[in-house]
Order: sequence, then C-alpha cells, then structure tokens
Amino acid sequence: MERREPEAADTEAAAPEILGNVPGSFPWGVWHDRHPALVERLLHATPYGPGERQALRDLLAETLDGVIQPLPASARDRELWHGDWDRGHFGKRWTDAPFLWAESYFYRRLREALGYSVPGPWRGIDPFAPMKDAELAGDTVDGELAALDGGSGPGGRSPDELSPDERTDALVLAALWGNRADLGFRITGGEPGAGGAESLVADERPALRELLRAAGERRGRIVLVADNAGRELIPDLLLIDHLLLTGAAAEVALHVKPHPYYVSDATTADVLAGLRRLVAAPGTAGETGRRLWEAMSTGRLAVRAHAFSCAPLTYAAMPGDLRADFGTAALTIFKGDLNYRRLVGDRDWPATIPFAEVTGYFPGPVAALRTLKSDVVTGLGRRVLDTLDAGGAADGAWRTDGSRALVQVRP
Ligand SMILES: O=P(O)(O)OC[C@@]1(O)O[C@H](CO)[C@@H](O)[C@@H]1O
Repeated sequence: MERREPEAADTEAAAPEILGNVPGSFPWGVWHDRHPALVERLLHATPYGPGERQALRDLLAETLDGVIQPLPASARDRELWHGDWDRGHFGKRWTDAPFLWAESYFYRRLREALGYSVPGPWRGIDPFAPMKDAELAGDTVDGELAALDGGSGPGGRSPDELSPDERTDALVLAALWGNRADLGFRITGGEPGAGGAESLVADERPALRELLRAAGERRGRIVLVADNAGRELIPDLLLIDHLLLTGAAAEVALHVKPHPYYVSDATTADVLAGLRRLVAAPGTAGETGRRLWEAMSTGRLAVRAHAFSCAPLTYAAMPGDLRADFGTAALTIFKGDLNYRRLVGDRDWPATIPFAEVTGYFPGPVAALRTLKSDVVTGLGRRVLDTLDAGGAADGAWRTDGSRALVQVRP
C-alpha cells in the first residue's frame, strides 16, 4: 500500500501549503482574532506573574508584527525545532510561514512564555487546565454519561438494545461529533453540539466497519490518535472500550500529546482525568471506566505520548519508530481537525482529490473522524462539493464552521 511520495516541488505547485497571510482567510482570523482572545482568556484564568504575562503579550505582538524568533539555547527540545523540524521559517513573518508550522510553533512558544517548559514554579502547569477542568466537570458531561443508561441511541433506544453494528455506529458518531467540543474553536464563536448523519460530507462508515471486522479477525491492535480532552475524549474512551469489549481490537494504543497544545488537546493527565470522571460515575459509565482502568493496568490499553505528536509537520515526515507503530496496527484512527491537517497535508488540495491518494504514504490502514474546522478537505464527491458550494455557503464557511464532519477510510 506504500507508494513513493511525489516530488515536493510537484505537490507544491499542484496544491500549495496554506499560509496565514491572506486577509479575511481562516488562518488570518486565527492569528488576528483567535489568538488575541486566547491570550486574554489565559491571563484571566490563571494569576501568572508579571514576567509570564509580559512574555505572553510579547509573543502575541511578535506573531502580529514581528518575525519568528528562535527557541532559547537552553530549551530542551531546541535540537528538534532547530534540527529535524526546522523548515527554514525562522526569521520570516509569522503569517508568511505555512500555517501548520507557524501555529504549532506558536503553541510551543506559548508554553515557554508561561513557564511550562522552563525551570521554575510554573513548570508543568497546564495553561489550558482551567478550561479543560471546567468542561469535564460540567453538567453536559453528566448528561452525556447518564444517557448511556437509556434512550440515547438511534430511535431513542438504549445502547443495550442496539445491535453490535448499530452500537459501533453510534459510538463512532459520538466520537466524531465530540470533536466539535474543541475549546480553541469555541474561543471565537464555534458552537459545540452533535450533528446528524446528514451533516457528513463524506460517510465511509461501512468501510470503517469492514476494517474493524478485519481487525477483530486477526486479533489486531488499533491505534487511536486522540485530539481533544474532556467532552471529546470521553466518547473516544467509550469507543475504545467498545473495541476491546467486542474483540474488534485485542489491544488499543491511545496517542496523546506530550504537552498542552492547541488549547484542549489531550495529554496523559487529561486521559487520567477523563478516566476518573468515568469511574466516579454511576451505571454504565462507571462500569466502562473500571474496565478501561483495568485495560490500562494490564497493557491492553496503552497510552503513548510521542514527541512527534506535537511536531509542526505532517505525518509524511514521521520518524521510524512511529511509522513502525502505525505500520503494525490493524487500523489507525485519526481524530480531529489538526490531526487531519497533519495526515493529508495542510494544503490547498482540490477537495475532490481522493483521500486514498493523499494518505498513500501512510504505512497501514487509516481512518479519519473529523469535524471540519479549517480550510483543508479531500475526498469529497463532486456532487457533494457542488451542493455545498451552491447551498448559500459559497464563501466556503462549511469548511471551517464546524457544522460538517467526515468519516474517511483508506484500507
Ligand atoms: O484539532 P481540533 O481540535 O479538531 O481543531 C483545532 C482547531 O480548532 O485549531 C486549528 C486552528 O486554530 C484548526 O485546525 C482547528 O480549527
């Protein structure tokens, strides 16, 4: 299934990388609206000292009016950023660098500014924890967990009354729409909530079920590359439990971020918080939590926090150990928008380019569950695309407003 990567220059000509320097574009709004709002939110949420506050404001000003500065010589990951991950963008204006690279570096520098990654009192303090914690503790999660004990499935049936396939479908959709509950997205107006199957611009659930069946037959390992903590991670955990319980997966590896990232991205600490939330809940949620706890303890569910999970690059540039991990899995499921950008390449692809073509480099069967929250999209049918572009959304808002989602698979 592996194929030779096209020459970089060919790809660049056919589908240039998305930059942040077009006024009015989605990335422009991230730099000019989302990040200023995020900075204020962070400084309001935690009583950082004057040094951290100033450093964060200086970073924001640098992104708007300055050029990309290097990491300090003492940074532990300097070798990565100024080595393998360096693509020649230091010294450029932030918006002139590829959006993916620059946005990822912004979150690296944000951790630096707030002392997360430097010796001192703020080391290891997740700047996004107040928002993540509030979401996880909220009533909405209580409601979602209680729904597991009745009336939430198709036709109002309780999950217990569903056939295994219907249950898989319901859990896949819950994990998919959980991706809308993304705190970074909500900072400038995105609305959380579940959409229906009619909001799917690509729906390859039958092929996904086939892959899950095949994985079960070979008692395979499934990798789930997580996106957000809290309201997204809870349905991800429920899906993982279902995969283990039904035998679709003999083992699951859950890839999370080694550091706080893109506001609500899940770290190991967030997995534990989600798991504790489940374990403490009554009924089915509590039972699920206890099964997952046991699965983690015995290694059937393994959490992995690879440095590359926070790299500013696409998965085409993944290191050998990660390639081996994905290459030996029966299936890898990528959750969310950022992971999608990194899987297919953050490029101005024609929306109809086949998903199988842009993921041809990936070393094993792969699926994407993503709500659309940035410009890039691939694998759409011509008719679907025409309808979306004609349906009063010719400005392309459907690509970024979180109202649409996709399930795509490459066996
Ligand atoms: O990966 P996620 O959580 O689904 O979304 C991340 C996100 O909110 O941040 C980026 C823009 O800042 C986009 O990739 C997307 O809109």
